[in-house]
Order: sequence, then structure tokens, then C-alpha cells
Amino acid sequence: MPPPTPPFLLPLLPARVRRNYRGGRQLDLLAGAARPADGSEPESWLGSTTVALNPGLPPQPGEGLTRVGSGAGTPTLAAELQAAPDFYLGREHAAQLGPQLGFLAKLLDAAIRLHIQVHPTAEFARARLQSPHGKLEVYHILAVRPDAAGEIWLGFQHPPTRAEWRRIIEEQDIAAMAACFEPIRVQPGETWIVPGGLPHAIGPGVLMVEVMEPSDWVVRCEFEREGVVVPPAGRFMGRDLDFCLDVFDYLPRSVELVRTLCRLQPRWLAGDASWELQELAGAGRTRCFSLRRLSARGTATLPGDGRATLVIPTRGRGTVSVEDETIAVAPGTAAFAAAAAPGLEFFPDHRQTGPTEWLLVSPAGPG
Ligand SMILES: O=P(O)(O)OC[C@H]1O[C@@H](O)[C@@H](O)[C@@H](O)[C@@H]1O
Repeated sequence: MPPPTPPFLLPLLPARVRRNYRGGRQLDLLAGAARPADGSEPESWLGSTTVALNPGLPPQPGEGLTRVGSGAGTPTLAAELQAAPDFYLGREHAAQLGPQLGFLAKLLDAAIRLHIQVHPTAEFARARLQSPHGKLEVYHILAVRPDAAGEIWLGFQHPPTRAEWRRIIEEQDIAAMAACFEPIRVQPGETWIVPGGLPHAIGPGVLMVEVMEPSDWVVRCEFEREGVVVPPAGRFMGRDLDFCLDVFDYLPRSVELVRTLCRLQPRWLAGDASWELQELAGAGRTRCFSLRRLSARGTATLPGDGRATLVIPTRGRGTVSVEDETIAVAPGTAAFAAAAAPGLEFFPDHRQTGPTEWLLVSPAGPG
């Protein structure tokens, strides 16, 4: 007998993850929690074969690994990919990257401004951290809490010298640290890219889908925010401050320049009278993944392109189908479609009145 074919579609059980900032009330709401509240798990890792690094916090083995919800238990997505890598990820991807997604996608719900941080570029990670991935990240803004301005800090508008930045970090001169930035307004529906090297901080009240290179490399230069202390082991990637000062890009970038460089403009890919597919972030900006947005007023059908797809519903309820497999998805959850899927069909729930919206994340493929 031939071996059974694995399912094309996997329903995902997102993993709540501890971080060094408070939030998560919106994630509780999406999950239907009885008492939604901000706390120490402000992120939900929707598509992750990456283990969360939380140095200094009590270890939780496998933290951050997305699980697959099915009748027969909840294996990790990583284990499912490992069992059929060519089927789920495509032969070339699996040969080059192994049974890894090649990206990490999460929901992030900040109740407070995050501490200022920076991620290495892929080049820096390869040369100095013996790691194939930096941590470029893309923010797709979903909502801003009513009492919040909806801001991020991104890049130095008033850059310090390297020596001054060292002093600011050593002395935790937060006023001087904050004075290096000007707030940048963000709106729901916008997509922003945060390249490695640019210091940044997400403002309070911002709910977003974040897609990034699959690593957790971060230099945390602000050690305490609203009573939440970044443990010493979580500050400098296991290196020293001198090493970490090399990660920062000290060029001055005005708010206008950051808007031009980092606010991504959607690009039309396909559509008809009732649906539209746009590219939000693609090969031109990251070698790891592509992020697309499907907006539909009814049913939409996309042909398979040989790449795996993480489906993240962001507006309305609906179902995703591949041939005779169908799974229901709603904001807060996600689904994974195999690279071998011949095509994906999206249906709105029959109670759905407005349009549905879905983010589609795929690995960029080997290269
Ligand atoms: O609370 P920590 O772990 O420092 O990170 C908080 C978060 O910061 C954001 O800017 C992103 O980089 C997230 O992916 C990260 O999880």
C-alpha cells in the first residue's frame, strides 16, 4: 500500500510567548478568553518553527513553537514539516533550509511602549554571529487602541555618536536615549519594514502581524520599561556592549526619510471584480519571505505556486479549502497550506457581511 498522503491543510494552534513588555489583551479577546487582560505574554506566534529565546526567564522547553490542532493530539508544526518536508515546503526549500519555515510570523499586542532595541542584519549575523539569519522584520498594523496615538520609533532621527550611545546605554540615560528618536505615526492597514541595524521601539496600543527572519537576535539597550526589567542575560545576545554597538546604524534618518524607506506600498498582483491580491513585502526587500494580502467580497481562488503558505485571517471569518479539505479560520488563528497544494480557495462565512481579509506569508524560496 502506498503511504497515506498527509493533509494539504493544517489548522494551527498559535503559541503565546513571554516577552519583556506587557500586552496581550487583544489576543485574549480574539481567543475568546473569559477575562481578557494585559500580561507577560503579549505575543502569539502563529507560524513558528523557531524556539523563543527568553534568557533570564525560567526555561519553557519548546516555547514559541506553533502546534497543529487535529484530533490526534497537537504535534508541533516543525514535527509535521519534518515528517514530509518536500510535500509541505517544496523540494528545493527543504533541500536548502531543511524542515524550517524560513520565517517567523506572530501577532504582537503591545500595552506599553516596548524597550528600544535593534536587530542584526543577515550580513552581520553571518559574519559575526555564525548564524544564517538576522532579524529583519515587517509590521502589518491591524489596530491601534482608542487611548493610544499609534506610533513607532524607527531609526535615529538625532543620532548619537558611537561613544555617546555607549554612555547612554551604560548609564541608562533614558531621556537622552529617547531624544535620539521622533515618533512616527502608523495606521491600521499600513505595512512597515524594519531592516537590521535600525534601532526601534513599538509604541503602546499597537496590534500588528509581524513577519520576520526566523531568529530571535536582539540587542536590548533599554533595560527597564514600566517596571518590566530585561534580565542581564537578555540584553546583549550573549556578547558585550562593544560588540553590540557594531549592530547599530548611526546614520541620521528624518521621519520623512524613514517613511520613504520603510513604509511599504502595496503592489497589485491579481484579482477580479470580487477579490484582490496585493504584495505587501516581497523579494525586493527580504530574501526570507513574501507577505501578500487577499481582500475578498466573496469567494477567491488562488492557484498553487509550489510554495508553502501561512494563512492569517485579519478581517472576518471564513474557510480555506484545498480540494476536499476545508478548515475554518478566524482572526487570532491561522492555517498552513502545503507547497504541494494545487490551489487555495477562500470562502467567507455565511454570516459574514463585509469583506474578508487574509494575509498570506510564504517562504521566499531557496536562493
Ligand atoms: O520583549 P522582547 O523579547 O525584547 O521583544 C519584543 C519584541 O520586539 C519587537 O520589536 C519585535 O522584535 C518582536 O519580534 C519582539 O518579540
